[in-house]
Amino acid sequence: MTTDTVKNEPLATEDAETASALLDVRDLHVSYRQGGRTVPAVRGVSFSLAPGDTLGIAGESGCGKSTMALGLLRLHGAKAQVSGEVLFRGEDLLTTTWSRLRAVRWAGASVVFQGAMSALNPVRTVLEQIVEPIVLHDKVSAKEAERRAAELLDSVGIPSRRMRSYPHEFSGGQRQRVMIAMALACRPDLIIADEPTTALDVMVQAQILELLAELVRESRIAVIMITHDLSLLAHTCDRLAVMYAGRIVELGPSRQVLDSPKHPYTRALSRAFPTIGDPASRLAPAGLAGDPPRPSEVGDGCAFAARCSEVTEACRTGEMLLWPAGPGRSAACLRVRPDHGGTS
Ligand SMILES: Nc1ncnc2c1ncn2[C@@H]1O[C@H](COP(=O)(O)OP(=O)(O)OP(=O)(O)O)[C@@H](O)[C@H]1O
Repeated sequence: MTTDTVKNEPLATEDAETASALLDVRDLHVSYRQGGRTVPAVRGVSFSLAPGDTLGIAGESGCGKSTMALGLLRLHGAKAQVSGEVLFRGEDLLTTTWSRLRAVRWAGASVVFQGAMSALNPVRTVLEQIVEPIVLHDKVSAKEAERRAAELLDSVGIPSRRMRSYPHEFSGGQRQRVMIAMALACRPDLIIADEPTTALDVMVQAQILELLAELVRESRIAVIMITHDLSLLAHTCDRLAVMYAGRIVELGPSRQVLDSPKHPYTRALSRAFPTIGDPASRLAPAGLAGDPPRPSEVGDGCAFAARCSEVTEACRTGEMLLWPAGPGRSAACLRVRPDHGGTS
């Protein structure tokens, strides 16, 4: 387990922004209990989102992206422990009552999960599944809810004549579109999309992400979009956060993060996924040998040190913070630490 010397605190420059934030996540930790041990999967994540912001979260499998997303809305199972603060419009979702939390889910913040087939109910039509949250949260008549559901399905490219079909009657891409329509049903201020396009072919992935980006641009909904693929996020999100071993190791405007990464992990990850249209490169992460550490193996210093081509002795023990690395940017690498000389 990690020590307290390694921190992932919010940037000083973000403090002013957090006052007007829609979502302000402060020092979020999520641990799983496994066979009598506590294993930290998210280790002190902080960031904030203003209304209409789009933030992409990238990182390899197992770095804690989904755990963090679930933690934000307390959707993780009973085996997980969460601490920190998740201020949604100023209300801490980690300490608020379950009934308040139920009200916030769907209507305030909704989630598009990976794998629509398992998230949708197979024995109910898509219309029924979209109507339900609208009736429940917005207290409108079934007729009005149906009208809105039809409108939503239309906006995601599902014709209204197919509203009474069951999930298995749709393709994978169409089911993800239905999931997006469901997430939009109660007009939330925030959508958390966790790998919304996994298992779809590359062209359909790009279409779905573009659709989501378009819908949120029009409506000023904020989005947290999670995937292991940096290049997909760069097309759809204003800002990128790169996670490694349960922490954010780089944060900044998407284009800048991709064009001039400050953290060696971001550099390796962007080499691993150079283009949307190159499936071969997505299967073989060329710039990234070895595997990330398991949460139980993370110790002092930089968790990426063992795989880093630029590692120094100080990285193995040094205190790791998200240091400012240019306007709106930060990175948790000793090379960007102000007194290091800024070689990155
Ligand atoms: N229910 C659970 N119980 C115990 N450990 C878990 C559980 N869910 C996730 N973990 C562990 O927490 C760590 C983070 O997993 P998580 O699924 O959040 O990563 P991820 O970045 O979303 O990966 P992926 O891209 O594969 O979904 C992993 O080591 C994983 O094995």
